[in-house]
Amino acid sequence: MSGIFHAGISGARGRMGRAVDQVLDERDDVMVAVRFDWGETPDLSLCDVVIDFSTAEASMALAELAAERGGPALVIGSTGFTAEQDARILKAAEKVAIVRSGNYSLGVNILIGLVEHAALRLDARDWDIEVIEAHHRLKVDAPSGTALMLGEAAANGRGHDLEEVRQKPYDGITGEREPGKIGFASIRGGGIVGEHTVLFASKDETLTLSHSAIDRSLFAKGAVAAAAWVRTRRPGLYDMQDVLGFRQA
Ligand SMILES: NC(=O)C1=CN([C@@H]2O[C@H](COP(=O)(O)OP(=O)(O)OC[C@H]3O[C@@H](n4cnc5c(N)ncnc54)[C@H](OP(=O)(O)O)[C@@H]3O)[C@@H](O)[C@H]2O)C=CC1
Ligand SMILES: O=C(O)C1=N[C@H](C(=O)O)C[C@H](O)C1
Repeated sequence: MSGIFHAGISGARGRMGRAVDQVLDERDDVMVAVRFDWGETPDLSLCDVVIDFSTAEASMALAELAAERGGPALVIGSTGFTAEQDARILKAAEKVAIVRSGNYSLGVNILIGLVEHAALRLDARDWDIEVIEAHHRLKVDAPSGTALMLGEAAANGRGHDLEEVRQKPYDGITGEREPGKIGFASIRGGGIVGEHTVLFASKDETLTLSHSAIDRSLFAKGAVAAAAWVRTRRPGLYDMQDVLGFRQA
């Protein structure tokens, strides 16, 4: 396979689509073959890989279309998926290679490992876990995809799936906090690019692990690296831990 590849951009006119376009423009090993948004029908035969930051529903539809025609490979960055949409993407990945991550930054993908490690070490009977995230006022889903990945990492560290231990949002007369639950809090305002903190709190001390995104080109660079990686992979559902080589086969 030649070193040069052809990429499509889904959600091309959006904040992330434009950031991806700019990053691709700076590389000489990739050409943008198609750009598309809501209501447009792309010619996927022109692409080796499509980088998609759109909506959960659009990403799921794109994954099913790519699976039906046996390609192109996909890099999905959209967030806010339902459990049913998750399952349909997993099914599509039986036919096509897909990288999906709620966050394409290196820092967050390192943070995931740190959170899992801390959760494993800190006894759930003594240590409460809360995930706090802040984003710009235009974000439409909460908790963020990253917060959910961090919550999943914390749950995994304690030997659970997140859904077994996810705390319902606190509101009204909540009663005392239940040990072992993992809570989420979301803040929305102005132009905040993306802030994530995982708070471990015991009676005697707190431990906070945090990440701040300074510019969204960060996510675009990670997604383009994922595109270069996934275009030659077998069908399957991968994430940024695979792209970065953090998970051994
Ligand atoms: N994984 C990560 O690292 C990151 C993930 N994200 C996620 O990426 C997604 C997009 O974020 P952002 O760019 O800020 O959002 P924007 O709203 O700025 O952009 C979304 C774009 O998707 C387009 N779109 C909607 N439906 C379709 C469709 N069916 N096919 C193709 N395009 C479609 C919209 O077009 P139109 O305006 O015409 O409707 C719009 O151009 C969100 O889910 C966000 O949470 C964001 C940053 C980093
Ligand atoms: O919508 C955003 O902007 C972001 N979304 C992702 C998420 O939901 O975690 C990643 C990043 O924090 C920016």
